[in-house]
Amino acid sequence: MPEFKNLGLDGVVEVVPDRFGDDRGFFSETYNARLWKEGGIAVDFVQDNFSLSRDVGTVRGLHFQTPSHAQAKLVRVTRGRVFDVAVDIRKGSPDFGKWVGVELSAEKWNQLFVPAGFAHGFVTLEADTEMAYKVSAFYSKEHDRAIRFDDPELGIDWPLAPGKAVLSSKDAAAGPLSEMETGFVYQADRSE
Ligand SMILES: Cc1cn([C@H]2C[C@H](O)[C@@H](COP(=O)(O)OP(=O)(O)O[C@H]3O[C@H](C)C(=O)[C@H](O)[C@H]3O)O2)c(=O)[nH]c1=O
Repeated sequence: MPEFKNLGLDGVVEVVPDRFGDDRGFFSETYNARLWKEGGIAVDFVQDNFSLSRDVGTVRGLHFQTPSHAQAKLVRVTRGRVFDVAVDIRKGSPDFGKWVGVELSAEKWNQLFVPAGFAHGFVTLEADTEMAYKVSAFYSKEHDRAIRFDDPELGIDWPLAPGKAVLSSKDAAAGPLSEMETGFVYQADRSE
């Protein structure tokens, strides 16, 4: 049975799937709808994504899609290592603007579940890091948003030397959360 660990920010869960090793290597179910639902990850995923980041210090994020196309994400590293971050961006949430970070790596074989209503991003800790992840809504360029990763009001403690982030032009131009209407509103019963 996979291990599910609540990271202390409403619904953000670290998952460690089982690995079955033998002389050839190992086998792992990296997603199983029944088991992951038993672990509290009760969303249906519709799209698989993959990204390769060549340089250490590559930052992708903080991203989210606005509510009509909100995405929950199940992210994992198939090669290399990242510091992965989820930020609560639900207006009215007692944890609004709070973040949690966890190291994901091929070696640890761990995953992070990021619910809808949270922004997501990571910084790579090794060269040629691969990220494979599932999302619960299709990509929509029109609903895709970015919050600057080093937003001083979020105060995310990135393991990254100042000025060393490798960023897309979109992420380099991103503004702070305070200047953004994310559209997400906190619901105490997390019915969404
Ligand atoms: C996300 C996405 C992108 N694209 C296209 C759009 C661009 O032409 C190209 C690169 O997109 P972007 O620079 O947004 O990719 P990332 O910076 O890796 O964005 C992702 O990184 C952070 C960590 C996330 O959590 C999201 O999954 C996602 O926003 O792929 C698609 O065709 N489909 C998609 O689902």
